[in-house]
Amino acid sequence: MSDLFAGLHPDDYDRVYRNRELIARIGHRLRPGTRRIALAVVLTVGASILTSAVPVAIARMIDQVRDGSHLTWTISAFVIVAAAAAWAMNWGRQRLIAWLVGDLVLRLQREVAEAALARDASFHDRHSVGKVLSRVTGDTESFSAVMTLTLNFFSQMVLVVVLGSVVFAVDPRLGLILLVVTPLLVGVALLFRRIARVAALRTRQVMAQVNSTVHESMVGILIAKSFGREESLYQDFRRVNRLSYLVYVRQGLIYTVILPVLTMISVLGTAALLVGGGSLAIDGSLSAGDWYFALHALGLLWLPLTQAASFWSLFQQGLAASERVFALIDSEDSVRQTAAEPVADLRGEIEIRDLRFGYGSGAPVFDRLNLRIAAGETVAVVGRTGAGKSTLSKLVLRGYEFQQGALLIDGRDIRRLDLAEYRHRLGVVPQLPFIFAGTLAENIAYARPGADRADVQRAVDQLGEVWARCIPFALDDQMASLGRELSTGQRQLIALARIFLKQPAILLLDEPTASIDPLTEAGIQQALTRLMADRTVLVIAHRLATIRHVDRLLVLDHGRVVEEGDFDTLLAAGGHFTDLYASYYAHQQTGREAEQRQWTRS
Ligand SMILES: Nc1ncnc2c1ncn2[C@@H]1O[C@H](COP(=O)(O)OP(=O)(O)OP(=O)(O)O)[C@@H](O)[C@H]1O
Repeated sequence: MSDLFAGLHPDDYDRVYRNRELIARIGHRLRPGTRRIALAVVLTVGASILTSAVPVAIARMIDQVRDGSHLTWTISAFVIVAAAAAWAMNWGRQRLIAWLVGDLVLRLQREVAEAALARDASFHDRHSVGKVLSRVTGDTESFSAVMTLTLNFFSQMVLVVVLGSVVFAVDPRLGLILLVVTPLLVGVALLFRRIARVAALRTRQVMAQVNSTVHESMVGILIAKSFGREESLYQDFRRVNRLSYLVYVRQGLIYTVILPVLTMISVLGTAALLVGGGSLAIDGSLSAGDWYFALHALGLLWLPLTQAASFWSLFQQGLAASERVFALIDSEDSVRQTAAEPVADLRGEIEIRDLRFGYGSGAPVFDRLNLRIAAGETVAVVGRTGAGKSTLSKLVLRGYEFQQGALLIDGRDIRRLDLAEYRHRLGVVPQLPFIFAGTLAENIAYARPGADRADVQRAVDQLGEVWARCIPFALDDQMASLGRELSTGQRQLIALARIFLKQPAILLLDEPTASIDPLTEAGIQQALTRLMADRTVLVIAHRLATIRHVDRLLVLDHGRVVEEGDFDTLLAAGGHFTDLYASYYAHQQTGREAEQRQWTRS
């Protein structure tokens, strides 16, 4: 891999948290909203009392009417006012919960995004882009949904407790009937919850299959077309699509059964109350109003009680989402700076002494690597694939921590430098430079915050005639995200313009392996020669033109410098470089010569 920032492997976060720890951390983040929480609790209790008071008042009215007394307007007015006040309190509570959860999620998303941006390259090796994205958005969103559900659940439980107590206070016998119905309702809801969870899991698995089939088909569509394999892609898709249809239908059927069955149980509960309460009313030990009240209370308790069944597993899911978010926030960089010494100016000398480095627990890429690049020197690193060229660049960029030895910049331990200031003095041109959605000028100015239009224009001017010839865009033209409409050569030119603007002390350059047309290559080479003039340059060289013009070549093999010197001396030495030249660079000469002739003719 020659891309300086490549190497993203899926892996899981390694921290496991106890529920208590997670709840404490969530609680800590809710602390700024303590007053809102207190207000929400007051509103919840108030709304529950008023909600319970309404059927009690109606029960009293029924009894009064039955006793032959006149309609009590005071009670009617109370019922209306209490119902309106309960509604207003519930509305206020929901608003407060929305505020609380919104603030919490905003804070978590900020923390998790900052953590992901701050982590070094080894972190991004272990955690794929998709995974980080799902931590920042998906997990925080599902956490927010569960938080809302949890807070609403607690409010409903307050209602259950208040209303249940009122039922017991009105008549303990009614309370006992409710106590018998409740476990039945919760038990059946729990059973359905289990069945529904299995169905939902199967649906998610099949949907993942559909997504990966579509993703794979689209990514490989050109290859499939070139081999005439579209039919097999259609077949694959039809198969998983049919499977997804079946699991969706099954899930739908299960869901359609749940509600009627739960309603059925509540109807049974109502029937028990009708019969039990009715006989008590007939023998005169229960008033008609209280009988009505018990029936109404069951109606109010039905929904919270069925929801109680699913609460715990949903709450666990929310905790699991928060665990993944906290694991990212808490993850540690492997790069450890021991100080933050200022890096005002850099001469650009790089020295590596007895350095040992390996990715993760794998075999070391470098074992006792020694090399020195003088300030202002241009050094090309060459070697077969996997020799360690990109890794060397990544270490100078301080993307990874090395295990032994020393890396000195201007004679200073790289671990003691202020990393942000140090990197500010580096310029990186990867093989396929990154282009952001924005104007061309914004893309160039990205290299130096605060650069104005004149600075950008000056940087572009320094690239000379090759810019005008190869970049068919004005500085104000919009670039598509990832530079989709740009060729590799054009992206490299934009990256070089960034370097002209930034004027770094050390330039890390990874040349593209894909060939660029000879005229562009010549133009880029001229620009590079100007760029290389007054700074240290470490170039992973794939072009013959580059290795011919640099001050020194470092030949890497299996993580060791096996030869070094200038092009002619190394070529004549008949060693590793001569073999490399014959197998890799020599064909560029013949190929290029033929292309040059063609270009000259046209
Ligand atoms: N992110 C990574 N995680 C684990 N191993 C890696 C990673 N990047 C590179 N390696 C391994 O380190 C070794 C050196 O890789 P490196 O990319 O430095 O080679 P290179 O000389 O730049 O090769 P190429 O010319 O093919 O780009 C290889 O064995 C490679 O498999």
